[in-house]
Amino acid sequence: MKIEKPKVAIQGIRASFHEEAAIRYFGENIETIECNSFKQTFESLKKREADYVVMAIENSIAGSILPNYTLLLDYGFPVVGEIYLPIQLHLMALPGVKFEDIKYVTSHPIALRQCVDFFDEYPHLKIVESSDTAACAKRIRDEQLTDTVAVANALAAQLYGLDVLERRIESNKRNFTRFLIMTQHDNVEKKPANKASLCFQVSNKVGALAKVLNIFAEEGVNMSKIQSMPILGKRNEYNFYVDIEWDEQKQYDTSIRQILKYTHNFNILGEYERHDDEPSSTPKPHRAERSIRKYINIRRNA
Ligand SMILES: O=C(O)C(=O)Cc1ccccc1
Repeated sequence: MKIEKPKVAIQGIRASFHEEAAIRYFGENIETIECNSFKQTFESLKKREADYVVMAIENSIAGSILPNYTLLLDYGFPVVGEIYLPIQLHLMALPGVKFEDIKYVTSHPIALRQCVDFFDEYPHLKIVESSDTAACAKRIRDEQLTDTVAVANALAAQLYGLDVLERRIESNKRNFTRFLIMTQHDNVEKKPANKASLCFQVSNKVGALAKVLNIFAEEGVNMSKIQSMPILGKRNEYNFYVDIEWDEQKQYDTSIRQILKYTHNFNILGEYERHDDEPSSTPKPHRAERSIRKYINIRRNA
């Protein structure tokens, strides 16, 4: 079932990186449902207020966002897609504010961590962490703060009417965040998949995990990620979250049949098409970029 204008739940507000990811995945014709927490995004999917959830799962600097793995397992909504977003960060302030006027820098902790080299040069600036980059930009606009800058994306500067004082202040120009897209079971479109996210346990015995990984290797299935999470209250027991990719469906089917024999609590969190775009730091005059601009205009005029 193709939804004309999907309702997409994100943690954070419009123009956050989560919304940027949603626009890049779905295009500009979406309705964003702003939520205060990742759990709330899943709740909104459960209540069918949202058609999809877009949720960050890992970041090239901060690593895996572990609590989000637990949400995937607890709610059991299928992962139907992924998107890698290059995180390009700008320093923004109210129009007229000069760099010399600034005392405070506000942003999401991940965004701030990505700009350490820039801020090392200005030790007098006080760093204030917040729940989302766009909310920082909005607060500067709403409260007319003249001593504060936000670190956020170009979308936030445009939507909240801030001027960019310094572009691309991220330390690593090739940093990216990977987002997953979840939906309700009955919304799943049957598209050919070449990637899957799995979760399973193995017994605490010599070679138990190696056996599973060897099956993937023997079938020519590539493991692109492995993450372990302790199981609450059970010493030395872990859930393994594994992402795998394949060329031929048969390779996947055979390896799943095999590994079922060597795992327990086996779950397929989702089967989907892998996002192949090389995460690039060079801003191309990109179709998504144009759609973001168009989208801002639509929203402003709405
Ligand atoms: O704060 C935001 O805009 C978010 O969506 C969270 C986030 C922050 C930095 C990198 C990726 C996601």
